[in-house]
Amino acid sequence: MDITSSFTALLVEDSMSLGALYTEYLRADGARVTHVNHGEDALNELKRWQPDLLVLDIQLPDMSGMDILETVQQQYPDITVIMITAHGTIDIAVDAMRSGAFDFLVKPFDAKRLSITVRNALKQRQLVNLVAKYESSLPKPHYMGFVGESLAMQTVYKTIDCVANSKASAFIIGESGTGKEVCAHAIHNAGNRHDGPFVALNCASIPKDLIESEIFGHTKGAFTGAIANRDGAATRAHNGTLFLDEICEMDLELQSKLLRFIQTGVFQRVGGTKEEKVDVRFVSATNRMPWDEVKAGRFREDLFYRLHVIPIELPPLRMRGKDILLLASNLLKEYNKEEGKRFKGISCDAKQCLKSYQWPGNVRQLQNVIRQIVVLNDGELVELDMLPIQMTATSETTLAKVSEPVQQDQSVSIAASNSAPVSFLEGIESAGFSADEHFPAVTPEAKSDDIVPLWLTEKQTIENAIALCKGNVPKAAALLDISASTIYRKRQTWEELENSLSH
Ligand SMILES: Nc1ncnc2c1ncn2[C@@H]1O[C@H](COP(=O)(O)OP(=O)(O)OP(=O)(O)O)[C@@H](O)[C@H]1O
Repeated sequence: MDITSSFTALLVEDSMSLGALYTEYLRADGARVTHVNHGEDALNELKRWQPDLLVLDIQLPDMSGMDILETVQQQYPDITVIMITAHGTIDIAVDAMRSGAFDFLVKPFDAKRLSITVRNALKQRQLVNLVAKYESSLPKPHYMGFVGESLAMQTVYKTIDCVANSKASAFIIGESGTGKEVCAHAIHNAGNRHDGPFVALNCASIPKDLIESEIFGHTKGAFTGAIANRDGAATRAHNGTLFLDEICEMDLELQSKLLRFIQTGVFQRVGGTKEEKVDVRFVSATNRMPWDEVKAGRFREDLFYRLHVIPIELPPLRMRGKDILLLASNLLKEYNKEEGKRFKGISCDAKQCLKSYQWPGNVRQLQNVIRQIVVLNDGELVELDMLPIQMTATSETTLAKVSEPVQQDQSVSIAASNSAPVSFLEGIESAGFSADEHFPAVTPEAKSDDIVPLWLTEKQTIENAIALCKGNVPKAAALLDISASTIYRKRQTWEELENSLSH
Protein backbone atom coordinates (compact mmCIF):
# COMPACT_ATOMS: atom_id res chain seq x y z
CA MET A 1 0.00 0.00 0.00
CA ASP A 2 1.23 3.50 -0.84
CA ILE A 3 1.68 5.14 2.55
CA THR A 4 1.40 8.64 1.05
CA SER A 5 -2.19 8.06 -0.12
CA SER A 6 -3.54 6.59 3.12
CA PHE A 7 -1.91 7.01 6.50
CA THR A 8 -2.68 7.40 10.20
CA ALA A 9 -1.88 10.53 12.17
CA LEU A 10 -2.04 11.48 15.83
CA LEU A 11 -2.46 15.22 16.28
CA VAL A 12 -1.52 16.69 19.67
CA GLU A 13 -2.74 20.29 19.83
CA ASP A 14 -4.23 21.90 22.95
CA SER A 15 -6.29 24.55 21.11
CA MET A 16 -9.64 23.03 20.14
CA SER A 17 -10.13 25.35 17.17
CA LEU A 18 -6.60 24.81 15.75
CA GLY A 19 -6.94 21.11 16.40
CA ALA A 20 -10.14 20.98 14.37
CA LEU A 21 -8.54 23.00 11.57
CA TYR A 22 -5.37 20.84 11.34
CA THR A 23 -7.53 17.71 11.47
CA GLU A 24 -9.36 18.96 8.39
CA TYR A 25 -6.05 19.71 6.63
CA LEU A 26 -4.71 16.24 7.38
CA ARG A 27 -7.91 14.48 6.34
CA ALA A 28 -7.84 16.32 3.04
CA ASP A 29 -4.38 14.79 2.58
CA GLY A 30 -5.65 11.23 3.07
CA ALA A 31 -4.99 10.78 6.81
CA ARG A 32 -7.10 8.99 9.39
CA VAL A 33 -6.66 11.44 12.25
CA THR A 34 -7.02 11.19 16.02
CA HIS A 35 -6.85 14.52 17.84
CA VAL A 36 -5.94 14.91 21.53
CA ASN A 37 -5.37 18.09 23.59
CA HIS A 38 -3.09 16.86 26.36
CA GLY A 39 0.31 15.22 26.53
CA GLU A 40 -0.96 12.50 28.88
CA ASP A 41 -3.71 11.60 26.39
CA ALA A 42 -1.11 11.42 23.61
CA LEU A 43 1.03 8.98 25.63
CA ASN A 44 -2.03 6.83 26.35
CA GLU A 45 -2.95 6.74 22.66
CA LEU A 46 0.63 5.75 21.76
CA LYS A 47 0.45 2.84 24.19
CA ARG A 48 -2.62 1.56 22.32
CA TRP A 49 -1.55 2.15 18.72
CA GLN A 50 1.28 3.71 16.77
CA PRO A 51 0.45 6.19 13.99
CA ASP A 52 2.51 6.67 10.84
CA LEU A 53 2.76 10.37 11.72
CA LEU A 54 2.76 12.32 14.99
CA VAL A 55 1.98 16.04 14.63
CA LEU A 56 3.01 17.44 17.99
CA ASP A 57 2.61 20.86 19.53
CA ILE A 58 5.61 21.86 21.66
CA GLN A 59 3.61 23.72 24.29
CA LEU A 60 0.96 21.57 25.94
CA PRO A 61 -0.99 22.27 29.13
CA ASP A 62 0.39 19.31 31.11
CA MET A 63 3.87 18.71 29.67
CA SER A 64 6.31 19.78 26.98
CA GLY A 65 6.04 18.23 23.52
CA MET A 66 9.81 17.59 23.90
CA ASP A 67 9.08 15.02 26.64
CA ILE A 68 6.69 13.21 24.34
CA LEU A 69 9.27 13.33 21.54
CA GLU A 70 11.83 11.72 23.85
CA THR A 71 9.44 8.89 24.72
CA VAL A 72 8.63 8.36 21.04
CA GLN A 73 12.32 8.22 20.12
CA GLN A 74 12.99 5.63 22.78
CA GLN A 75 9.90 3.47 22.51
CA TYR A 76 8.45 4.01 19.04
CA PRO A 77 11.37 5.05 16.83
CA ASP A 78 9.43 4.18 13.63
CA ILE A 79 6.96 7.05 14.11
CA THR A 80 7.69 10.16 12.04
CA VAL A 81 7.29 13.33 14.13
CA ILE A 82 6.46 16.85 12.94
CA MET A 83 6.63 19.53 15.65
CA ILE A 84 4.30 22.52 15.73
CA THR A 85 5.76 25.65 17.26
CA ALA A 86 4.87 29.25 17.99
CA HIS A 87 7.33 32.02 17.01
CA GLY A 88 8.84 32.22 20.46
CA THR A 89 9.76 28.53 20.57
CA ILE A 90 11.60 28.12 17.26
CA ASP A 91 14.88 27.39 19.08
CA ILE A 92 13.19 24.51 20.90
CA ALA A 93 11.85 23.24 17.57
CA VAL A 94 15.39 23.22 16.16
CA ASP A 95 16.47 21.21 19.21
CA ALA A 96 13.57 18.86 18.52
CA MET A 97 14.94 18.17 15.04
CA ARG A 98 18.31 17.40 16.56
CA SER A 99 16.51 14.96 18.84
CA GLY A 100 14.96 13.12 15.92
CA ALA A 101 11.87 15.10 14.80
CA PHE A 102 11.54 15.16 11.02
CA ASP A 103 10.57 18.86 10.64
CA PHE A 104 8.71 21.69 12.32
CA LEU A 105 5.93 24.07 11.32
CA VAL A 106 5.63 27.59 12.71
CA LYS A 107 2.08 28.71 13.56
CA PRO A 108 0.13 29.94 11.78
CA PHE A 109 0.44 27.73 8.71
CA ASP A 110 -1.98 26.90 5.94
CA ALA A 111 -3.14 23.60 4.46
CA LYS A 112 -0.58 23.72 1.64
CA ARG A 113 2.38 24.23 3.97
CA LEU A 114 1.24 21.35 6.16
CA SER A 115 0.62 19.14 3.13
CA ILE A 116 4.18 19.68 1.75
CA THR A 117 5.77 18.86 5.12
CA VAL A 118 3.57 15.78 5.57
CA ARG A 119 4.32 14.51 2.03
CA ASN A 120 8.06 14.94 2.59
CA ALA A 121 7.87 13.14 5.92
CA LEU A 122 5.93 10.23 4.45
CA LYS A 123 8.22 9.94 1.44
CA GLN A 124 11.23 9.79 3.75
CA ARG A 125 9.50 7.18 5.90
CA GLN A 126 8.75 5.13 2.80
CA LEU A 127 12.40 5.28 1.74
CA VAL A 128 13.63 4.27 5.20
CA ASN A 129 11.25 1.28 5.15
CA LEU A 130 12.42 0.33 1.69
CA VAL A 131 16.10 0.46 2.67
CA ALA A 132 15.40 -1.61 5.82
CA LYS A 133 13.53 -4.20 3.75
CA TYR A 134 16.30 -4.30 1.16
CA GLU A 135 19.00 -4.61 3.84
CA SER A 136 17.18 -7.48 5.54
CA SER A 137 17.00 -9.35 2.24
CA LEU A 138 20.76 -9.00 1.60
CA PRO A 139 23.04 -11.80 2.68
CA LYS A 140 24.63 -10.98 6.01
CA PRO A 141 28.39 -11.59 5.97
CA HIS A 142 28.53 -11.40 9.79
CA TYR A 143 25.94 -12.58 12.25
CA MET A 144 26.23 -12.95 16.01
CA GLY A 145 29.82 -14.22 15.99
CA PHE A 146 29.48 -16.09 12.68
CA VAL A 147 31.33 -15.09 9.53
CA GLY A 148 29.69 -16.38 6.35
CA GLU A 149 27.30 -15.23 3.66
CA SER A 150 26.61 -18.52 1.86
CA LEU A 151 22.99 -19.49 1.40
CA ALA A 152 23.52 -22.39 3.79
CA MET A 153 24.61 -20.02 6.56
CA GLN A 154 21.88 -17.46 5.77
CA THR A 155 19.39 -20.26 6.43
CA VAL A 156 21.06 -20.91 9.79
CA TYR A 157 20.90 -17.17 10.69
CA LYS A 158 17.21 -17.01 9.73
CA THR A 159 16.42 -20.06 11.87
CA ILE A 160 18.28 -18.55 14.83
CA ASP A 161 16.34 -15.27 14.41
CA CYS A 162 13.07 -17.20 14.40
CA VAL A 163 13.79 -19.39 17.42
CA ALA A 164 15.77 -16.99 19.60
CA ASN A 165 12.79 -15.70 21.60
CA SER A 166 11.13 -19.08 21.96
CA LYS A 167 11.65 -21.35 24.94
CA ALA A 168 11.54 -24.43 22.70
CA SER A 169 14.64 -26.62 22.93
CA ALA A 170 17.08 -26.22 20.07
CA PHE A 171 19.24 -29.10 18.88
CA ILE A 172 22.37 -28.25 16.87
CA ILE A 173 24.05 -30.87 14.76
CA GLY A 174 27.18 -30.51 12.71
CA GLU A 175 30.65 -31.94 12.26
CA SER A 176 33.36 -30.96 14.71
CA GLY A 177 34.53 -27.37 14.21
CA THR A 178 31.46 -26.18 12.27
CA GLY A 179 30.54 -23.63 14.96
CA LYS A 180 27.98 -25.41 17.14
CA GLU A 181 29.10 -23.48 20.21
CA VAL A 182 29.00 -20.20 18.25
CA CYS A 183 25.45 -21.13 17.24
CA ALA A 184 24.38 -21.81 20.84
CA HIS A 185 25.73 -18.41 21.92
CA ALA A 186 23.94 -16.77 18.97
CA ILE A 187 20.59 -18.32 19.99
CA HIS A 188 21.09 -16.99 23.52
CA ASN A 189 22.32 -13.53 22.51
CA ALA A 190 19.68 -12.96 19.83
CA GLY A 191 16.81 -13.78 22.17
CA ASN A 192 15.03 -12.27 25.14
CA ARG A 193 17.20 -14.22 27.59
CA HIS A 194 20.38 -12.43 26.51
CA ASP A 195 20.61 -10.56 29.84
CA GLY A 196 20.41 -13.87 31.68
CA PRO A 197 23.26 -16.38 32.07
CA PHE A 198 24.58 -18.67 29.33
CA VAL A 199 25.95 -21.83 30.93
CA ALA A 200 27.77 -24.37 28.79
CA LEU A 201 28.39 -27.94 29.86
CA ASN A 202 30.48 -30.34 27.83
CA CYS A 203 28.97 -33.76 28.48
CA ALA A 204 32.02 -35.51 26.98
CA SER A 205 34.74 -33.81 28.97
CA ILE A 206 33.32 -34.27 32.47
CA PRO A 207 34.01 -37.64 34.13
CA LYS A 208 30.92 -39.84 34.34
CA ASP A 209 30.69 -39.79 38.13
CA LEU A 210 30.87 -36.00 38.32
CA ILE A 211 28.47 -35.00 35.60
CA GLU A 212 25.30 -35.32 37.69
CA SER A 213 26.71 -32.95 40.28
CA GLU A 214 27.96 -30.63 37.49
CA ILE A 215 24.40 -30.36 36.17
CA PHE A 216 22.35 -30.41 39.37
CA GLY A 217 24.90 -29.37 42.02
CA HIS A 218 25.46 -31.18 45.30
CA THR A 219 25.02 -30.79 49.02
CA LYS A 220 27.85 -30.83 51.53
CA GLY A 221 28.97 -34.38 52.24
CA ALA A 222 27.08 -35.86 49.28
CA PHE A 223 30.26 -37.71 48.25
CA THR A 224 33.94 -37.73 49.14
CA GLY A 225 35.31 -34.31 48.31
CA ALA A 226 31.94 -32.53 48.53
CA ILE A 227 33.14 -30.21 51.27
CA ALA A 228 30.45 -27.58 50.72
CA ASN A 229 27.11 -27.09 48.98
CA ARG A 230 27.66 -26.31 45.33
CA ASP A 231 25.32 -24.97 42.64
CA GLY A 232 25.19 -26.93 39.41
CA ALA A 233 24.75 -25.68 35.85
CA ALA A 234 20.93 -25.94 36.18
CA THR A 235 20.86 -23.44 39.05
CA ARG A 236 23.39 -21.12 37.43
CA ALA A 237 21.42 -21.09 34.16
CA HIS A 238 18.17 -19.89 35.84
CA ASN A 239 16.45 -17.35 33.55
CA GLY A 240 19.03 -18.04 30.88
CA THR A 241 20.25 -20.80 28.58
CA LEU A 242 21.77 -24.18 29.44
CA PHE A 243 23.96 -25.45 26.59
CA LEU A 244 24.50 -29.21 26.68
CA ASP A 245 27.40 -29.79 24.30
CA GLU A 246 28.13 -33.31 23.03
CA ILE A 247 24.80 -34.46 24.51
CA CYS A 248 25.05 -37.90 22.86
CA GLU A 249 28.01 -38.69 25.13
CA MET A 250 25.82 -38.52 28.23
CA ASP A 251 25.47 -41.63 30.36
CA LEU A 252 22.09 -43.38 29.90
CA GLU A 253 21.28 -43.29 33.62
CA LEU A 254 21.79 -39.56 33.75
CA GLN A 255 19.73 -39.13 30.59
CA SER A 256 16.63 -40.21 32.50
CA LYS A 257 17.29 -37.67 35.28
CA LEU A 258 17.82 -34.99 32.65
CA LEU A 259 14.55 -35.97 30.97
CA ARG A 260 12.61 -35.38 34.17
CA PHE A 261 14.32 -32.03 34.66
CA ILE A 262 13.50 -30.95 31.09
CA GLN A 263 9.86 -31.99 31.48
CA THR A 264 9.28 -30.27 34.80
CA GLY A 265 12.08 -27.75 35.33
CA VAL A 266 12.46 -29.44 38.71
CA PHE A 267 15.56 -31.23 40.02
CA GLN A 268 17.34 -32.34 43.18
CA ARG A 269 20.97 -31.76 44.01
CA VAL A 270 23.14 -34.83 44.49
CA GLY A 271 22.72 -35.77 48.15
CA GLY A 272 19.81 -33.35 48.54
CA THR A 273 16.19 -34.02 49.39
CA LYS A 274 14.66 -30.66 48.46
CA GLU A 275 13.28 -30.08 44.97
CA GLU A 276 14.38 -26.93 43.14
CA LYS A 277 12.64 -25.32 40.18
CA VAL A 278 14.33 -23.19 37.56
CA ASP A 279 13.41 -21.53 34.28
CA VAL A 280 15.95 -22.67 31.71
CA ARG A 281 16.03 -22.79 27.92
CA PHE A 282 17.84 -25.88 26.61
CA VAL A 283 20.19 -25.87 23.65
CA SER A 284 21.98 -29.13 22.87
CA ALA A 285 24.63 -30.05 20.33
CA THR A 286 26.30 -33.12 18.94
CA ASN A 287 28.61 -34.09 16.11
CA ARG A 288 26.88 -37.46 15.88
CA MET A 289 23.68 -38.39 14.08
CA PRO A 290 21.29 -38.29 17.07
CA TRP A 291 18.71 -40.59 15.53
CA ASP A 292 21.40 -43.20 14.85
CA GLU A 293 22.33 -42.95 18.52
CA VAL A 294 18.68 -43.53 19.47
CA LYS A 295 18.50 -46.56 17.21
CA ALA A 296 21.72 -47.92 18.68
CA GLY A 297 20.23 -47.59 22.18
CA ARG A 298 22.81 -45.03 23.31
CA PHE A 299 20.42 -42.09 23.42
CA ARG A 300 16.95 -42.22 24.98
CA GLU A 301 14.19 -41.74 22.43
CA ASP A 302 12.01 -39.71 24.83
CA LEU A 303 14.95 -37.42 25.60
CA PHE A 304 15.63 -37.06 21.88
CA TYR A 305 12.06 -35.83 21.30
CA ARG A 306 12.28 -33.42 24.24
CA LEU A 307 15.53 -31.84 23.07
CA HIS A 308 15.19 -32.15 19.31
CA VAL A 309 12.31 -29.68 19.01
CA ILE A 310 14.04 -27.18 16.74
CA PRO A 311 16.85 -28.83 14.82
CA ILE A 312 19.57 -26.58 13.44
CA GLU A 313 22.07 -28.19 11.10
CA LEU A 314 25.41 -26.48 10.62
CA PRO A 315 26.76 -27.26 7.16
CA PRO A 316 30.34 -28.51 6.86
CA LEU A 317 32.77 -25.82 5.68
CA ARG A 318 33.30 -27.60 2.34
CA MET A 319 29.60 -26.95 1.55
CA ARG A 320 29.82 -23.20 2.21
CA GLY A 321 31.40 -22.07 -1.11
CA LYS A 322 32.70 -18.51 -0.93
CA ASP A 323 32.56 -18.48 2.88
CA ILE A 324 35.89 -20.34 2.91
CA LEU A 325 37.71 -17.34 1.42
CA LEU A 326 35.68 -14.84 3.43
CA LEU A 327 36.65 -16.64 6.64
CA ALA A 328 40.26 -17.03 5.49
CA SER A 329 40.56 -13.27 4.80
CA ASN A 330 38.99 -12.38 8.14
CA LEU A 331 41.30 -14.75 9.98
CA LEU A 332 44.32 -13.46 8.05
CA LYS A 333 43.54 -9.90 9.17
CA GLU A 334 43.00 -10.99 12.77
CA TYR A 335 46.18 -13.09 13.04
CA ASN A 336 48.24 -10.48 11.14
CA LYS A 337 47.38 -8.00 13.86
CA GLU A 338 48.06 -10.43 16.67
CA GLU A 339 51.37 -11.62 15.24
CA GLY A 340 52.54 -8.23 13.91
CA LYS A 341 52.75 -9.49 10.31
CA ARG A 342 51.98 -7.63 7.05
CA PHE A 343 49.98 -10.06 4.90
CA LYS A 344 47.58 -8.18 2.66
CA GLY A 345 45.92 -10.95 0.70
CA ILE A 346 45.92 -14.47 -0.72
CA SER A 347 47.30 -15.44 -4.16
CA CYS A 348 44.95 -16.91 -6.79
CA ASP A 349 46.61 -20.36 -6.57
CA ALA A 350 46.34 -20.43 -2.81
CA LYS A 351 42.70 -19.29 -2.98
CA GLN A 352 41.94 -22.08 -5.42
CA CYS A 353 43.51 -24.61 -3.10
CA LEU A 354 41.65 -23.28 -0.04
CA LYS A 355 38.38 -23.48 -1.96
CA SER A 356 38.84 -27.01 -3.23
CA TYR A 357 40.16 -28.57 -0.01
CA GLN A 358 37.67 -30.71 1.92
CA TRP A 359 38.23 -29.22 5.41
CA PRO A 360 37.46 -32.27 7.53
CA GLY A 361 38.15 -30.19 10.66
CA ASN A 362 35.96 -27.36 9.33
CA VAL A 363 36.37 -23.78 10.62
CA ARG A 364 38.67 -24.85 13.45
CA GLN A 365 41.03 -26.43 10.93
CA LEU A 366 40.91 -23.32 8.73
CA GLN A 367 41.82 -21.23 11.78
CA ASN A 368 44.82 -23.48 12.43
CA VAL A 369 45.98 -23.39 8.81
CA ILE A 370 45.82 -19.58 8.60
CA ARG A 371 47.50 -19.23 12.00
CA GLN A 372 50.33 -21.53 10.88
CA ILE A 373 50.79 -19.57 7.66
CA VAL A 374 50.96 -16.24 9.48
CA VAL A 375 53.31 -17.49 12.19
CA LEU A 376 55.68 -19.42 9.94
CA ASN A 377 55.91 -17.04 6.97
CA ASP A 378 56.62 -13.43 6.05
CA GLY A 379 55.40 -11.50 3.04
CA GLU A 380 52.41 -9.62 1.73
CA LEU A 381 50.69 -12.43 -0.15
CA VAL A 382 49.81 -15.91 1.06
CA GLU A 383 51.34 -18.16 -1.61
CA LEU A 384 50.48 -21.74 -2.48
CA ASP A 385 53.74 -23.08 -1.04
CA MET A 386 52.86 -21.61 2.37
CA LEU A 387 49.87 -23.94 2.70
CA PRO A 388 50.34 -27.23 4.58
CA ILE A 389 51.62 -29.99 2.35
CA GLN A 390 48.53 -32.18 2.67
CA MET A 391 46.47 -29.41 1.14
CA THR A 392 48.65 -28.81 -1.87
CA ALA A 393 49.11 -32.47 -2.85
CA THR A 394 47.48 -33.17 -6.21
CA SER A 395 44.57 -35.18 -4.94
CA GLU A 396 43.27 -32.94 -2.19
CA THR A 397 40.04 -34.80 -1.79
CA THR A 398 41.67 -38.10 -1.11
CA LEU A 399 44.28 -36.62 1.12
CA ALA A 400 41.56 -34.95 3.13
CA LYS A 401 40.13 -38.42 3.69
CA VAL A 402 43.54 -39.66 4.79
CA SER A 403 43.74 -37.08 7.53
CA GLU A 404 40.27 -37.82 8.78
CA PRO A 405 40.83 -40.79 11.10
CA VAL A 406 43.45 -38.70 12.88
CA GLN A 407 40.89 -35.89 13.28
CA GLN A 408 38.63 -37.62 15.71
CA ASP A 409 36.67 -40.70 16.40
CA GLN A 410 34.31 -40.51 13.45
CA SER A 411 32.88 -43.96 13.47
CA VAL A 412 29.39 -42.56 13.85
CA SER A 413 29.99 -38.88 13.36
CA ILE A 414 28.32 -36.78 10.71
CA ALA A 415 30.38 -36.75 7.56
CA ALA A 416 29.55 -36.09 3.96
CA SER A 417 29.84 -39.13 1.77
CA ASN A 418 33.04 -37.82 0.16
CA SER A 419 34.70 -37.76 3.54
CA ALA A 420 33.41 -41.02 4.92
CA PRO A 421 35.75 -42.62 7.42
CA VAL A 422 38.59 -44.55 5.84
CA SER A 423 41.45 -46.25 7.59
CA PHE A 424 44.85 -44.60 7.48
CA LEU A 425 46.26 -47.26 5.14
CA GLU A 426 43.19 -47.23 2.90
CA GLY A 427 43.62 -43.53 2.61
CA ILE A 428 47.29 -43.74 1.69
CA GLU A 429 46.53 -46.38 -0.93
CA SER A 430 43.59 -44.59 -2.44
CA ALA A 431 45.73 -41.45 -2.63
CA GLY A 432 47.82 -43.31 -5.17
CA PHE A 433 50.63 -44.45 -2.90
CA SER A 434 51.40 -48.01 -2.09
CA ALA A 435 51.41 -48.67 1.61
CA ASP A 436 54.86 -50.22 1.09
CA GLU A 437 56.33 -46.88 0.08
CA HIS A 438 55.54 -45.54 3.52
CA PHE A 439 55.74 -48.43 5.90
CA PRO A 440 58.08 -51.42 6.09
CA ALA A 441 56.42 -54.45 4.58
CA VAL A 442 55.06 -56.95 7.09
CA THR A 443 57.50 -59.79 6.55
CA PRO A 444 57.18 -63.22 8.16
CA GLU A 445 60.08 -62.20 10.45
CA ALA A 446 58.12 -59.32 11.86
CA LYS A 447 57.30 -60.15 15.47
CA SER A 448 53.83 -59.42 16.77
CA ASP A 449 55.52 -57.61 19.72
CA ASP A 450 56.78 -54.98 17.22
CA ILE A 451 53.25 -53.99 16.38
CA VAL A 452 51.71 -51.49 18.76
CA PRO A 453 47.90 -51.22 18.96
CA LEU A 454 46.65 -48.17 17.09
CA TRP A 455 44.96 -46.66 20.16
CA LEU A 456 48.30 -46.75 22.02
CA THR A 457 50.10 -44.95 19.18
CA GLU A 458 47.35 -42.37 19.15
CA LYS A 459 47.56 -42.03 22.93
CA GLN A 460 51.33 -41.49 22.75
CA THR A 461 50.92 -38.85 20.02
CA ILE A 462 48.29 -36.98 22.00
CA GLU A 463 50.18 -37.21 25.28
CA ASN A 464 53.35 -35.99 23.56
CA ALA A 465 51.47 -32.99 22.22
CA ILE A 466 50.05 -32.19 25.68
CA ALA A 467 53.53 -32.46 27.21
CA LEU A 468 54.96 -30.17 24.49
CA CYS A 469 52.18 -27.69 25.30
CA LYS A 470 53.09 -27.86 29.00
CA GLY A 471 49.81 -29.56 29.93
CA ASN A 472 47.61 -27.09 28.04
CA VAL A 473 44.99 -29.47 26.60
CA PRO A 474 43.05 -26.92 24.49
CA LYS A 475 46.32 -25.74 22.89
CA ALA A 476 47.46 -29.30 22.22
CA ALA A 477 44.02 -30.08 20.75
CA ALA A 478 44.22 -27.06 18.45
CA LEU A 479 47.66 -28.09 17.18
CA LEU A 480 46.48 -31.68 16.71
CA ASP A 481 43.49 -30.32 14.79
CA ILE A 482 40.95 -31.96 17.07
CA SER A 483 38.67 -30.58 19.73
CA ALA A 484 39.68 -30.61 23.38
CA SER A 485 36.58 -32.64 24.13
CA THR A 486 37.82 -35.35 21.76
CA ILE A 487 40.95 -35.60 23.92
CA TYR A 488 38.92 -35.85 27.12
CA ARG A 489 36.72 -38.48 25.56
CA LYS A 490 39.69 -40.47 24.36
CA ARG A 491 41.30 -40.25 27.82
CA GLN A 492 38.22 -41.84 29.30
CA THR A 493 38.32 -44.63 26.69
CA TRP A 494 42.05 -45.27 27.31
CA GLU A 495 41.41 -45.45 31.03
CA GLU A 496 38.68 -48.01 30.46
CA LEU A 497 40.91 -49.98 28.04
CA GLU A 498 43.84 -49.95 30.47
CA ASN A 499 41.58 -51.03 33.32
CA SER A 500 40.16 -53.90 31.29
CA LEU A 501 43.70 -54.98 30.25
CA SER A 502 44.99 -54.93 33.82
CA HIS A 503 42.12 -57.15 35.07
N1 LIG B 1 31.09 -19.27 10.85
C1 LIG B 1 32.07 -18.99 11.70
N2 LIG B 1 32.62 -17.76 11.70
C2 LIG B 1 33.63 -17.46 12.53
N3 LIG B 1 34.19 -18.32 13.39
C3 LIG B 1 33.68 -19.55 13.44
C4 LIG B 1 32.60 -19.96 12.61
N4 LIG B 1 32.32 -21.24 12.86
C5 LIG B 1 33.17 -21.63 13.81
N5 LIG B 1 33.99 -20.62 14.17
C6 LIG B 1 35.11 -20.70 15.13
O1 LIG B 1 35.67 -22.00 14.96
C7 LIG B 1 36.05 -22.55 16.21
C8 LIG B 1 35.28 -23.84 16.42
O2 LIG B 1 33.91 -23.52 16.61
P1 LIG B 1 32.99 -24.27 17.68
O3 LIG B 1 33.78 -24.60 18.91
O4 LIG B 1 31.74 -23.49 17.85
O5 LIG B 1 32.73 -25.61 16.86
P2 LIG B 1 31.97 -26.92 17.32
O6 LIG B 1 31.14 -27.33 16.17
O7 LIG B 1 31.28 -26.66 18.63
O8 LIG B 1 33.18 -27.93 17.50
P3 LIG B 1 33.28 -29.28 18.42
O9 LIG B 1 32.17 -30.19 17.98
O10 LIG B 1 34.62 -29.84 18.09
O11 LIG B 1 33.16 -28.83 19.85
C9 LIG B 1 35.75 -21.48 17.24
O12 LIG B 1 36.93 -20.73 17.48
C10 LIG B 1 34.70 -20.61 16.58
O13 LIG B 1 34.76 -19.31 17.06
